[in-house]
Amino acid sequence: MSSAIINGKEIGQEIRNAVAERVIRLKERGLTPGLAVVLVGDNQASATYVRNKQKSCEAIGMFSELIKLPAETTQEELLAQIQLLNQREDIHGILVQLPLPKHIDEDTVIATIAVEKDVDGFSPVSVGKMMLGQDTFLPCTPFGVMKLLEYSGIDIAGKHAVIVGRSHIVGKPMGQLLLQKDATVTYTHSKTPDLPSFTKQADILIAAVGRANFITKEHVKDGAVVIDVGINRDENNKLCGDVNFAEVDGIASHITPVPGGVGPMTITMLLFNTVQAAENSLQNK
Ligand SMILES: Nc1nc(=O)c2c([nH]1)NC[C@@H]1CN(c3ccc(C(=O)N[C@@H](CCC(=O)O)C(=O)O)cc3)C=[N+]21
Repeated sequence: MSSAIINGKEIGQEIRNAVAERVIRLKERGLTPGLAVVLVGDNQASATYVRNKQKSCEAIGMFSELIKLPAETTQEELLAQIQLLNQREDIHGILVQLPLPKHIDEDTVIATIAVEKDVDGFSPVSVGKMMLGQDTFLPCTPFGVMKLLEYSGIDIAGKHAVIVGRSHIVGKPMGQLLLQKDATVTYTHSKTPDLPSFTKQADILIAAVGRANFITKEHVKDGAVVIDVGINRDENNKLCGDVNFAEVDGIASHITPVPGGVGPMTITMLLFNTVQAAENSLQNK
């Protein structure tokens, strides 16, 4: 029997509809939620993502502004730009598209974003609050995965979640959010010996390694829920995940496709965080 497909496009659309309702209510009160996306340089993939983010904002009635800066922009110029956005009343969320050119220090840039506008949830204060279980913006990709599990009716408490990958923006926060829902969490990574011996124990397997088709049938236990966070290109330049879908299909109870799984949820949760930031700005007045 084939695995149940967790449809991120569909679940994402349901959440976007609810966000669109909140946008309408804010507009009735004279406030249009605004997202600023800062793009430095001309990375092709980044340009595509940024276009998708802008289209998604417009589709639900939010304002979005693209701040496109040349690759030679200095760190000081970028920081000055962010400080301007921190001040602006029409901008409620700020996203600085990563990666940044090599001569710019990402940590410094992210730490400059006002925490109340940090809709990516990447700043040290946001990360610290998340670790402490305090109210804050959650990073969009792991937040989106939590919504996929919730909408698919998958219980987390008591389950063994195994994370493959320990990046600051996916692996690490993913484990933390699952832990908060009472999963037993194991982190694995490139230095883990005998990876399948760990992943085979997973009730919930999160693949966030960034290597095309890396997770094969020997990594997956019968009936596991498999979440594929990867977005890669295979040898034919076709979009594919970290999971070899054809092999794992039928072993997993549930699986996310690529495209159409986690990717659309990342943008959905960005919209969700931005409307929340706009609502918060009214509270704080
Ligand atoms: N500060 C920052 N925040 C980010 O959230 C951020 C970033 N930088 N840099 C780049 C990555 C990548 N990312 C994606 C979001 C949606 C899809 C997405 O919607 N993917 C579609 C397919 C898109 C296609 O066809 O190419 C899918 O999986 O179905 C993909 C990738 C956000 N990122």
